[in-house]
Amino acid sequence: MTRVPPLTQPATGRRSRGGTLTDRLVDARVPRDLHAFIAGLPKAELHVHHVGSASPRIVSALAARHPDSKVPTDPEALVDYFTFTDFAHFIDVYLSVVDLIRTPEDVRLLTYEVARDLARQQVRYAELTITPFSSTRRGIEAGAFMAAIEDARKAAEAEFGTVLRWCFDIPGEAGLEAAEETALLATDDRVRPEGLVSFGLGGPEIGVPRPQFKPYFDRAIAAGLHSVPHAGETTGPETVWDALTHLRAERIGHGTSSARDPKLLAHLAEHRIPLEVCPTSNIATRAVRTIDEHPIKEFAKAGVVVTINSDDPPMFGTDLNNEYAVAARLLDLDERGLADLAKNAVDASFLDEPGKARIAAEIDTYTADWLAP
Ligand SMILES: Nc1ncnc2c1ncn2[C@@H]1O[C@H](CCC(=O)c2cccc(C(=O)O)c2)[C@@H](O)[C@H]1O
Ligand SMILES: [Zn+2]
Repeated sequence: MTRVPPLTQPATGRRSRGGTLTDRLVDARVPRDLHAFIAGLPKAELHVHHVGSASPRIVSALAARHPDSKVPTDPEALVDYFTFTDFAHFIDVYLSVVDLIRTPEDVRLLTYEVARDLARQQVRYAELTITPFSSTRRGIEAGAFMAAIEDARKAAEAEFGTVLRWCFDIPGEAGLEAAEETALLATDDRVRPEGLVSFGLGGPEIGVPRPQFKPYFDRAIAAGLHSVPHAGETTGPETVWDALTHLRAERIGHGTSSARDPKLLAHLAEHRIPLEVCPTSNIATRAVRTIDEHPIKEFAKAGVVVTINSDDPPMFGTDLNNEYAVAARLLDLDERGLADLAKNAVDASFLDEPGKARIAAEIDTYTADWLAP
């Protein structure tokens, strides 16, 4: 088994041309003590991609295993490699990292190491979005794939105390063949993994209408899975409406363009449909021009339930803690406001009620201790 050394540097602040990647994405005008509060705050992460969570040390380990890949092995070179001109470029680079995952052992290593990185940030619970189609079409046998993620999930919970659950997503651009395969893997009792809780849809939205995926979401929902498609990340609010109407979305991945439709905001608020907001991702993929123009404030003002997430953290030079710091600045939050934001994610998660209550109580105790004179 390839060993991956424990992380010695934070995921942020790596040097590149024109400053660090983080400098370019986020101006960190958040007081140090708030950063320290966030670092220790127990959290839930609801929108983070499996392959997109591969840190430079994990990518380097995988690239060293597969030297024919075009992905750089040097973590420094990865900073430039992970600088995107637009969403299509991001997906190209993303798929080159997908190409590094070739064996069940690669899958296990990635999953286990991602859990280690989450635990380091005091993430108690994470729903990891996995695209099984990308692995099965590259020749990994479905049963071996499921065994690898489940083995890593159990080891991570035992060793790091972080509970993992899965969201299987359709890579929409790969078409209905991908939808069929993903629905099958998510609903067939012979392969469906124990940790699976939800069904999603990712990839580019332009030219990939949501309604065509309705039959696959219907099957997944009938099998007891929750519906959590990406929508309104790279297209307008009509895609969010489509996700609500046709895919019966219970949460929306990103939903960034919802801010352009007051009726949609009112609907999301009234029905308490949370948005999985990933601020730095939206800048890195150029869905939003600058962090100060991010619509998170409009969401909060309209009463929409907002959760904070990291999407593909190393690819965007961020991590969940940094996303909370960005949110603190954009929403002008203090410790209590940040604790409420963390509790939004716990509430909006698909964890069972006792599990939710446990993390919420931990957040309250941590916050009370921090603020005690
Ligand atoms: N911000 C994001 N917004 C949306 N999605 C995101 C984001 N971040 C990561 N993803 C992931 O990208 C995948 C895309 C994979 C894809 O398009 C594709 C197309 C054709 C063939 C294949 C293949 O594997 O052969 C794959 C999605 O399924 C999703 O899990
Ligand atoms: Zn995403």
